[in-house]
Parts: sequence; C-alpha cells; structure tokens
Amino acid sequence: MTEQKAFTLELRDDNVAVIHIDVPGESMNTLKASFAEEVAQVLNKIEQHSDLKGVVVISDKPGSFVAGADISMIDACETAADTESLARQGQAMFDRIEQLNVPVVAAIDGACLGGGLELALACHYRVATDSGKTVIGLPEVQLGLLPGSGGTQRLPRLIGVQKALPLILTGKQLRAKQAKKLGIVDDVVPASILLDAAIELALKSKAKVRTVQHSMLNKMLEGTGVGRGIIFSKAREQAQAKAKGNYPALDKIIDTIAYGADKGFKAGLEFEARSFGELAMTPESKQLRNIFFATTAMKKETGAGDTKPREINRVGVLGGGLMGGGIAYVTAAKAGLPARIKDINEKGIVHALKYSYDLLNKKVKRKHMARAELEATMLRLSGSLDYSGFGQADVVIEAVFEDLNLKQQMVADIEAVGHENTIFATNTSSLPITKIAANAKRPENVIGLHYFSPVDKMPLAEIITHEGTSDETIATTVALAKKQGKTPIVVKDGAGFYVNRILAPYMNEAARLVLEGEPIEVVDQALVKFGFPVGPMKLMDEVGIDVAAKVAPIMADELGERFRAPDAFGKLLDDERKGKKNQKGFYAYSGKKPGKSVDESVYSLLGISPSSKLSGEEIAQRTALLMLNEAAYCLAEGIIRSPRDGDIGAIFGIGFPPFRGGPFRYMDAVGVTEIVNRLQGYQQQHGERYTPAPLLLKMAENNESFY
Ligand SMILES: C[C@H](O)CC(=O)SCCNC(=O)CCNC(=O)[C@H](O)C(C)(C)COP(=O)(O)OP(=O)(O)OC[C@H]1O[C@@H](n2cnc3c(N)ncnc32)[C@H](O)[C@@H]1OP(=O)(O)O
Repeated sequence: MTEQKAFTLELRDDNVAVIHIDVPGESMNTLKASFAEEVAQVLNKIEQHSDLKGVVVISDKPGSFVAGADISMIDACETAADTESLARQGQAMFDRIEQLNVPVVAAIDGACLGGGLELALACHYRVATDSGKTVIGLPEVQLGLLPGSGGTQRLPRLIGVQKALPLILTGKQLRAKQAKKLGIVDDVVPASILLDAAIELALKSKAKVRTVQHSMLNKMLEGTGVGRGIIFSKAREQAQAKAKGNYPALDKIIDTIAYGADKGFKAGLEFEARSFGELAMTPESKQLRNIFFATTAMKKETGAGDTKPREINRVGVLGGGLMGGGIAYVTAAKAGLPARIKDINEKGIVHALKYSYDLLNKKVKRKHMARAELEATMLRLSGSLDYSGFGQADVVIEAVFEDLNLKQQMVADIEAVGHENTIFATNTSSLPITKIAANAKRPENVIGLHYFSPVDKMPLAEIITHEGTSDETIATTVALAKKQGKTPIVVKDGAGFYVNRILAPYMNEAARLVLEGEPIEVVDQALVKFGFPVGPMKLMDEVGIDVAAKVAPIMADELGERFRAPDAFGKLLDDERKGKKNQKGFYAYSGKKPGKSVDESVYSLLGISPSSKLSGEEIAQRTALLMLNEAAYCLAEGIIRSPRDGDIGAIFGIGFPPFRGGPFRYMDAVGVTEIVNRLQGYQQQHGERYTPAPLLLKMAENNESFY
C-alpha cells in the first residue's frame, strides 16, 4: 500500500497543474517539515513540464485551506537554530513556488492563516470563497511569534507597509471580502466554483513578479527612507505603549519589516528567519502557545465526560438589561438560535432588541455584514411581558437583578411553563446556585451560566454546578456557551465562583495600597505594566464601587477574614461615588478625556495625602500574589477542575497577562517555593491574609509544580 501524501499533483488536459493539499488523518491542514520532500517532488514535476499553462494550489478539505505551520512542531524545537531552520525551509519552498514561470493561483476556502497565508502570498494570485469559514491572516503574533516564511516581506510588498503593519502586529483575521478590499485576494467567489474560477484566472493571467502598487502619497512615504522612518517610528511608539515591554514579538515584527524595506527582500527573509527562531524560544511565546493548546483541547470537551448535550432549538432570556441584551445578542447572532426575551416592562424588551440591532448595524456599516444577515438575525429575537413563547425553550437564561427570592420564583415559573428538560441557567454573579435551586422540583435542570460584561466581547463563561445538577444539564449548557462563541469553564458552586473569588483579594489589596498613600494611577500603572489590561482601581470604577461594596462582606462572611475589604466603601458611597456608571469614582469623568485622570478629590474624601513610596514591581507583587494564593485555594477546594481551567478562566475572564500563561503557569515559572517565600515575607510584614494556601505549602515541601 502506498503511503497517503499531503501534497499531490494533478495534471489536467488543459495543461493546468493542480496541487492538492490534504494532510492525511487530520481535520485541518497544517504545514510540517516532513512534507518538504513531497512538495519538492511536486515542484520538480511542474518545473519539468514544458507545456504547462498555470498552477492552482487548493485544499481537498472543505473549510480548511492551510491553518499555518504546525504549532506542535514549533513547540517541539529545542533551540532557536531549530526553529530558524523550519522558517528557512518554508521560505525556500515558497520561493520556488513564486519563481515558477507560469501563473500560480491559490484557491482558498476556509482558514488561510500564518504559514497558510504565506504560501498563498507566494502564489501570483489568490481567489477566496465567500464562506464564513474563510479567514485570512497572519496570527503568529498571538503566539508570540512573527510570520517566519516570507509573510513579513511579501505582505508589505503586496499591500504596502502601512496596511500590512497593523495586520501583522494584531494578527487580525479577515473575511474574504475584507481581504479583497485590502488587495490581499484578487477575487471572491462561492465555494462551488472555486476551482473553476482559479483555473480560469491561471489561464488568462501572466506569471507575476512581485510589484508594489503605490499611490503617489504612499510612494513618498513608503518609497523613501525618510518616509519609512516616520512610519516605523510611529509604529514603535504605539507598540511600546500597548505592550509595555511584555510582548517582544511586536518590536521584532517592526524591526523585520523595516529591515526588509531598507535592505531588500532577500536580506529581509534572512532577518525574518532569525527573528522567528529567537522569538520561538522566548518564555512569552511558550506561554502563548500553551494557551492555544489549552483552548483547542477545551473545544472538544463536553464538560461532563461522555455525556452528550441535548439538542437546543430555542432559548429564553429573562431580563432585557445590559446582561440580558448581550446574552440575547450572542444567542441570536453567534449561536444562530431564536431567543425570546421576557421583561417586566416594554422598555426592557426594546432595550434588548436595540442592543442587538446597534451591534449588528455597526457591522453592516463597516461592511462586515450584509443587511440581509442583520434582518435574519433580528428575526430570531422576540420579546414578551409574560411567559408566552417560553413553553418550547430548551434553555432559559436568567439575567434579572440579584435577589434570591425573585430568582427562586423564576425557577418555579419556568418549571411550570417549560418542558421537563428545560434548563434554568442563572447569570448570577454573587448568589449561590445551591440556594437558587433550593426549592426546585427539578434541581437537576438548574445551573449557573455566568457571563462577563460586555457579553458580546468577553470570551469566558463560567458554568457553575451545584450538587444536584445533572450531567446532561452541564453538557447542554457547555454546548450552548460554545455556540455563543464563549470558552466555558465548569466550576463548583461557592462565593464568587472562581473568577470573582480570585479577583476580590487582589482588588482589596489595591484599595489598601491606595489607603496607605500610593497614588491611584501609580497602583493602576504598576498592574498594567505587569500585563493586566486595566489597573484594579480603574476596574473598580468599571464594575461599580457600589457593587464591590455589596459583594465584599458576603465574600468575607463566606470565605473568611482574608477577604475582609478595607474600610473605605462607606465614605465613598456616602459621597455618591459609584464609579463610571454615575460618572463619579476614583477617576474623573468630566472634561476632554473622561476616565483618563484621577479625580483628586477622592484623596481628601478618604483623608489621604498621596505619595509614591513603593516600586511598581512591589505593588504588582503585593496584589497579584493574593490572586495566585486564592487560585490555589480554588484548586484545592475543587472550585476549578484543573490548573488549566484556572489559567484560562483568569486570562479570559480578568485579562490575567496571557504572556504569563495564567496564575498556575506563572506560579510554575516563578517556582512554587519562591511564591511561598514571597507570601510568607508579606505575611510577616502585612498580616495573615498572606498566609500561603495549604496546597502551596505542601507543593513547596515536595518541590512540585502544577503542570
Ligand atoms: C512559519 C509560520 O509563520 C508560523 C505559523 O504559521 S504559526 C501558526 C499560525 N496559525 C495559527 O495560529 C492558527 C491556529 N489555529 C486556529 O486559530 C484555529 O484552529 C482555526 C481558526 C484554524 C480553526 O478553528 P476551529 O475550527 O475552532 O478548529 P480547532 O478545533 O481550533 O482546530 C481543529 C484542529 O486543527 C488543529 N490546528 C489548527 N491550526 C493548527 C496549527 N497551526 N498547528 C497545529 N494544529 C492546528 C487543532 O489543534 C485541532 O486539532 P485536533 O482536532 O487534532 O485537536
């Protein structure tokens, strides 16, 4: 039996050669070093064919062109020289394709990412399908890498440095139409005629040598050293402001593109391969790759072992406020399911419908969505003041205000109007699911489904089980959250669940530092430098000081003294300081840049004269260590099922610095013994809240790590 190959050649009667890509046994095509020999054989045959008119490169896997180089292969490299040589191998292969003297067309359906796009860029033309699965981009930066097989050189030469830079620096994935608008693809067609369209293009075109088509203005900017200097120095400034030195890939990307623009294509490729090798060995890239592996594994899990989710055809949403509106939106727009919204007044329903309409309309205006799709999505949304339409709901998600009696009443209502398997999923952020389910006739159908605000943007969903939640309910809720575009983690019931529980001591400590006199912006900047997207005091304004004040004593009562918040909420609330929602918090919301600078009057209110005494590193350690310690408690108590879930929950729910890999990966990197030492140091200085979690003590004693 001959071994199945990933690259095969078909020579057609019309003298067009079709290179078919189909990596055996895998759902997605990725590029592996072991394919080099077979690609070389295919190219040998093409080069030897004297009557050839054109070449088409296409995937035989519907919905997957090439999703990039195989990330596991990159991960397995032990030295920079190894990864550099992978990049060089890709470069050489793509160079040969580009040098063919007949037109070469990439026919793209499905993911065309990273090395996949680099392959397509080496082709002379690109045709892509209009399928929703077709995404085009260079996402290497999200893995802490840069495009290593020509992407940093070919994309700027195809569409200009100014358009290429933001794409490579963000890793943004484009739909086919957006890619066409930017000049990355030449044509967009339905999948059914992709091959024909590509062949036609090959037959009527000429082999193309790379050219840049500049407008006059671009010629002046990008075509001169001085002009390019301006572009690159601005890009560096922006990258530094964003990355705070935490993402080395950003600087390297700019350096590589700049080097190639000054010294030429070949020198650019050399620089690119070397940079790729270096970046692959950075701890930042390693952690970001770990996140890719973790989320890919999580996509496959049901949340309840082998139990299959039940079918979901209809969803009910109780409450049309900010959360309810967001939940209805992700249900209709992302999951494509009908969502029926109930509220006690019409205003709530109108709010929820308008919320979706506004989000969709923004996409239409940006030409990311057709108006017909907006209309079809809106048709999936409906509302009512009573429970009509809830009889068929398979899952009802409750997002009303935090009142236990009200929520218990809703459980009873849904048990009365719904069917026997209707799941009651509560979006509570503070009430125990066990209590909400306490009077349920079918407690097995009750579960927590905790979204983060804004629902359409935040990627995490916490799925909270109580003792009696059935496996079917868990699996079905996990499946729904995934359809809504979320990465769910299944957690056990308990105050604050996981995310808010690890957040609370961290926020309390930040407040304590401010009360000790550290300036608010200094505390926030220290944690932004550590890698959080916003600082804790700013976050407190966003969440609402009143909300934090309400939750803090509940947490302390349930979980113990280490959760006791410093005594300042009273003064803040007496002064009507609720945060962003009423434009009065730690930051000032009037003036030209609302929310950008501290409202100095808060210091006199709290009786503080601010003066910076601690280093940023010290501030970051004092706050972050409490989050890490609490994460360890959550693991030991079974609140989270694994360090992996704890890492993904913290990164996707709070914005824990991704390049640090999450609380558990970070503790492993620092060393659990060192974490314990630091906690004990602070315990002596600042008190018992720093007592290391017993799990950490035990691990330190045995020299263990989480992974
Ligand atoms: C030299 C070059 O410049 C370097 C590179 O190319 S680095 C790689 C750049 N590419 C990427 O970062 C893309 C990574 N992949 C993705 O974002 C997503 O998988 C996707 C958008 C392509 C598809 O998503 P989705 O449809 O949800 O499928 P998903 O479950 O993630 O993936 C399906 C399978 O493909 C695998 N896969 C996808 N891309 C992969 C990659 N680049 N490397 C290794 N495996 C990959 C997944 O691991 C999974 O494998 P499994 O089923 O055996 O576990």
